[in-house]
Amino acid sequence: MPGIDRDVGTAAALKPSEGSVSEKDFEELVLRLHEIQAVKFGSFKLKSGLMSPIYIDLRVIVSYPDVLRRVAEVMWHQVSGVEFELMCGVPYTALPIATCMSLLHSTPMLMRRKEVKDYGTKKAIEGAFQKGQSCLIVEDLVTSGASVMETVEPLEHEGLKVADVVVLIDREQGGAARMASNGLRLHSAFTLSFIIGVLRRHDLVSEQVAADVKAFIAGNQTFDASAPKPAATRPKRIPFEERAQLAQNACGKRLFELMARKRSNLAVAADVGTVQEVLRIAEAAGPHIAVLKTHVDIFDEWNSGIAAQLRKLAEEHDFMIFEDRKFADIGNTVVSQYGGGIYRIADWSDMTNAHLVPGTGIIDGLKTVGGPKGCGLLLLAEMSSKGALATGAYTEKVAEAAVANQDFVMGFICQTPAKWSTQCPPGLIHMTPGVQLASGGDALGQQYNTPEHVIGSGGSDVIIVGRGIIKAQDPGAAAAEYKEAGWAAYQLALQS
Ligand SMILES: O=c1ccn([C@@H]2O[C@H](COP(=O)(O)O)[C@@H](O)[C@H]2O)c(=O)[nH]1
Repeated sequence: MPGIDRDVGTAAALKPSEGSVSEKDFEELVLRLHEIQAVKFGSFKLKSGLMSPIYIDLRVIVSYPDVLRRVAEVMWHQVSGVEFELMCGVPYTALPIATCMSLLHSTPMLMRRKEVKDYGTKKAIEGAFQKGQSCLIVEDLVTSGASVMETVEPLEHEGLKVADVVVLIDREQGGAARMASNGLRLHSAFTLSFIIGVLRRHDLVSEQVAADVKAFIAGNQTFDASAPKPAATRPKRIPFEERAQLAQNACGKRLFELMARKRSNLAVAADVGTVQEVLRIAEAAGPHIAVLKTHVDIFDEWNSGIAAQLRKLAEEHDFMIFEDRKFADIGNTVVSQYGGGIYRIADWSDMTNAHLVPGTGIIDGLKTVGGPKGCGLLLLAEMSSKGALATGAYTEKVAEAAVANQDFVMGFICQTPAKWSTQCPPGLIHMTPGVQLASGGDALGQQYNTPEHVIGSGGSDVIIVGRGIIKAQDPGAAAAEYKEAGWAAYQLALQS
């Protein structure tokens, strides 16, 4: 972007210094905003329930092209020294402003969807972009900064870099401080104080109203800089080697050791129809994975000879086998389902998983079979599919059950353990399905997050990838790519 390096922020917003926009233009725009009733005085109930002596409604500017254009120009002026490649407006009021800036200055724009579609591409961010590109956030009005953060998150989730936010009006109620605490610079064209100052000078507000607005700003701050940031309370991530020492379940310990040794936190979901295919996937992905996950009941045949072939590949390539059986019955029944039948799951898999819907008897039942064989159990704490019911209090109960049964429970199948598992012992492992290199979903409710998101802010340890690998032209190469992405995300999480 052209321009000079400016000292930006709310204070700088009062004194536009150079370029095609003058101080007079700023003042005139304030008067025009007042004229079209985008800025009103009285007694107004805000969304928060608070009564405010000032009301700002910038939605009206779409009806005044001269105002929209001037708004776009003063906001562009505020970021004249900032480097960015793309812009994204916060829905909805800022979208026409961002569009206008984009057109006036030939800068590409992105759009964030407020509601992600259930069909088609299911993208949260629309437009053409590449990971690593820098994106400026465009917003009309900042109070607490919460709406801005809702737009920053999906952009960062897509691998875009966000460092700057431009806003027409900063209400001076803590938005700038909140942005700063999230590493964002806020560039505002106007502060409320500036607007009040201009309107006072032109005798468009009384001294009393000006004083009321000032008192309102001072008394309604949304950001407490002294409050600890949630991230600061999050325990530091512990390396897999150390967690192996803390694991109380032998299988969990082996998996931590394997991941550290192989530098892989990737599990492949070998959801293929034939035994030949599963062996082919195990052979191709084997060098890159920590775990091969199966659904044995979707293979076209099964016997102990096939199980032995799979075990041989597991030894050769140093991976473990996870049968994703999702047991969900009473203790007595799961004993037979796990140890017997045609699949004899406990004979060849290192780990399996279960829902906690029937209560903890399911853990006791499975333990009688898997415990003596050195197997581990993963409890389903959350699911990746849309509308999944395993949330909130249920997830908390699953965490409690895992903590109480660490001799057999090695960890969880989950989505965002950062939200509920930070107090769980570090010897428990978190494995997350619903992972692809780009976020999205399928037609039947599956939802995908990226390895960076799952391991980074999600707080998980292992990515489970199915179609991203098995449907690739070269599953071996795809597994190598996911291995790199998963491990890089883990390394980054250790440093943060
Ligand atoms: O919440 C869950 C639990 C398990 N899965 C299983 O993971 C894989 C995902 O496959 P993709 O092809 O990567 O979608 C599959 O075996 C599921 O049964 C899950 O997706 N979500």
